[in-house]
Amino acid sequence: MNPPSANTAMRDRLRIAIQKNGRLAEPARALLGSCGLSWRESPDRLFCYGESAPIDLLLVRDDDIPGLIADGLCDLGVVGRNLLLEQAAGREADGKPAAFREWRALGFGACRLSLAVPQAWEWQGPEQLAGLRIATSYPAILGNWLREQGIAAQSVELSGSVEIAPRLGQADAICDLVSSGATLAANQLKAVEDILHSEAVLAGPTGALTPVLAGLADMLLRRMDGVIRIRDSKLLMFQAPCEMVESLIRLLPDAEPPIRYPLDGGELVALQALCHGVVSWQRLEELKRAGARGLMVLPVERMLA
Ligand SMILES: Nc1ncnc2c1ncn2[C@@H]1O[C@H](COP(=O)(O)OP(=O)(O)OP(=O)(O)O)[C@@H](O)[C@H]1O
Ligand SMILES: O=P(O)(O)OC[C@H]1O[C@H](OP(=O)(O)OP(=O)(O)O)[C@H](O)[C@@H]1O
Ligand SMILES: [Mg+2]
Repeated sequence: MNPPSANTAMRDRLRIAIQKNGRLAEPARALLGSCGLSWRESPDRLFCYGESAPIDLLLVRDDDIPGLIADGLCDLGVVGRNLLLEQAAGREADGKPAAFREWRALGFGACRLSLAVPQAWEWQGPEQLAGLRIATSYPAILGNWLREQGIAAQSVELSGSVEIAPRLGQADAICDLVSSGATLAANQLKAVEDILHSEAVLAGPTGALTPVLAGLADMLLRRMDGVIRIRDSKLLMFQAPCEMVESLIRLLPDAEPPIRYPLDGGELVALQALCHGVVSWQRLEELKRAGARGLMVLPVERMLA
């Protein structure tokens, strides 16, 4: 593993870069906040000083986050996988060494990087793109994909409003982020190939952090794993006659093995199960029909395995 960069080696406080504004700004802060971090800050500042732990925030444009990690000016960052892979592919094409990588998928900011063509086209496959112009903000990922498909097409790099390019006659097709599909539909385009499934990720260096920073990063990752693991989880508590317990547990395939407490001289059991799926009214009614009583669904705030 590469040694820590000179910039990193000078610091004893972990530094995390997140978007100042934009789609990932709020969820990134909320996630770090639920890991017990707090900062002395005002939302419009560029630097937030960690109060509850020596972990500071840099508030920046997302495009700058991978480079800040590469230069050791920050240690971790929250950024879309799309952007991280684009910049990694760009560095590779320029012959630069890999300097950052995905450390964790964070489960928000989901979108796809898709190839889209005018709705009127009859799509027959990627070979149809040969010799055409494709507008994109992701030229490196698109270039790699075209090479894999063995297709020679020209990419037209745009930094935004990519969907309008075919209407302007600037390109024949586009390669851009799609979530609901509303922007494509509004521009009479349709997605025909998904090149990448993206979500927000925690990015970090490919090389080592110093022992002090690595200790802080480990603590943060442990907490983050706990938060992510239980984000949609609920604690389900109920009672049941002993002979019905096994069939009830079969109705909870998304639950951790339940904790059981004997009640009433052993005829009844109290169960406590951490469910990772949605615990709907319908599921509760099904459990009740199968013999469960006193069903309770509780929120789970924290978990440390
Ligand atoms: N429509 C979408 N739905 C869900 N996630 C999206 C969507 N568009 C983008 N994203 C994700 O959110 C990330 C940030 O998007 P945003 O539009 O805030 O970026 P930006 O305009 O480049 O921001 P900045 O001002 O920081 O440069 C994208 O890189 C992508 O991972
Ligand atoms: O499928 P949809 O839900 O319509 O989302 C897709 C749009 O969202 C993003 O743009 P954004 O709204 O961030 O504007 P931008 O062009 O400034 O990036 C992306 O670049 C698409 O244009
Ligand atoms: Mg940006």
